[in-house]
Amino acid sequence: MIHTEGLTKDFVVSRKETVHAVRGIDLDVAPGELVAILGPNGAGKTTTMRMLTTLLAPTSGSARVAGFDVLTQPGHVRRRIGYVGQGNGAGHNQRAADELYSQGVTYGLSRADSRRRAGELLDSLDLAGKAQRKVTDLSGGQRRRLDVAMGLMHAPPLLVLDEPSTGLDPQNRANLWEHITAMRTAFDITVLLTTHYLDEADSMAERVVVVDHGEVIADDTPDALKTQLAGDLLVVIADEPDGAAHLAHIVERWEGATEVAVTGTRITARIANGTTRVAELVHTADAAAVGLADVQVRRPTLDDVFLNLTGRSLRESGTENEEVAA
Ligand SMILES: Nc1ncnc2c1ncn2[C@@H]1O[C@H](COP(=O)(O)OP(=O)(O)OP(=O)(O)O)[C@@H](O)[C@H]1O
Repeated sequence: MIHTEGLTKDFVVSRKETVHAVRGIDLDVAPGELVAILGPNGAGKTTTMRMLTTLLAPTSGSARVAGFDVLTQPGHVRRRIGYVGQGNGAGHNQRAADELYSQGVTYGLSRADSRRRAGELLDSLDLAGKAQRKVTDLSGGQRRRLDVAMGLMHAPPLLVLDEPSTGLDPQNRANLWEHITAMRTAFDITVLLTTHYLDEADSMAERVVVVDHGEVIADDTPDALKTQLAGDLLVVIADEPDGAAHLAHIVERWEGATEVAVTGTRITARIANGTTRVAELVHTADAAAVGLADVQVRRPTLDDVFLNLTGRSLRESGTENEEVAA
């Protein structure tokens, strides 16, 4: 559905300044996939989306979307994508149903088809009761759902969402997600989205593409990323500090154990499949006569993955791409 090779975008800000927003992204998205692009502010997510949706011309590299080249066949690409950008796309004074209807007609649907499709989407997105409401009178969550409906009016095979849930409270975020996943099954669409919410990418996306400074730094399923790059976090509390130090020396020699650290009675270590090592740990402590107060295994988060890859936390990372002299 999406195939990019060396996709690059430079913004020439002035004669002395060029922002290298996207630096050679290779991305493949298969039909039916739900892929999340994750990255800190300024990582190049929106710029990538805008190139894929033909709103921005790449500086170099190529991108094919739904089988068409974004640069030489933009019309074909546009007919096959629904793009929901940041912020609300729907107009303000129109009624929700009219907004959808106009969108359908703009995309070349007959009046009857446009009306039928609008009704179908209002139903699927739980907006049927709001069809005659003005867009300004809808809640934030309802407006976001209407934006998604707008993107789907012309029945595109690919839905591109730029931070669809930003600004929504947790309940509305969960609700939007429910609808996006339901839409995906009902209309058999591929979904590419960006998000700042790590938990969202983790639980909803089948694949996560982590972007930093305009480059893809990881691309896999959330589980695979966590297993390969971070491992589980093992946290052990011994009864006393000497015991903790002794146990830490043993754990350090375990195959695959990394980042072993001791603070007082607390030992932490990073290890793949940590839950399978708990019995071994208890046995080892027992044999070494080290008393244990607590043992926990915490599954890594996508933030651990990002930290592991970049040395900084995605949550705190607000780094913009450096502006580099041309
Ligand atoms: N029109 C533009 N002119 C100059 N620089 C730009 C332009 N658009 C984006 N940039 C810069 O390109 C870089 C990537 O921006 P982009 O909006 O793609 O990041 P992002 O990952 O989507 O960030 P956010 O999560 O904050 O939306 C940033 O440094 C941004 O300041």
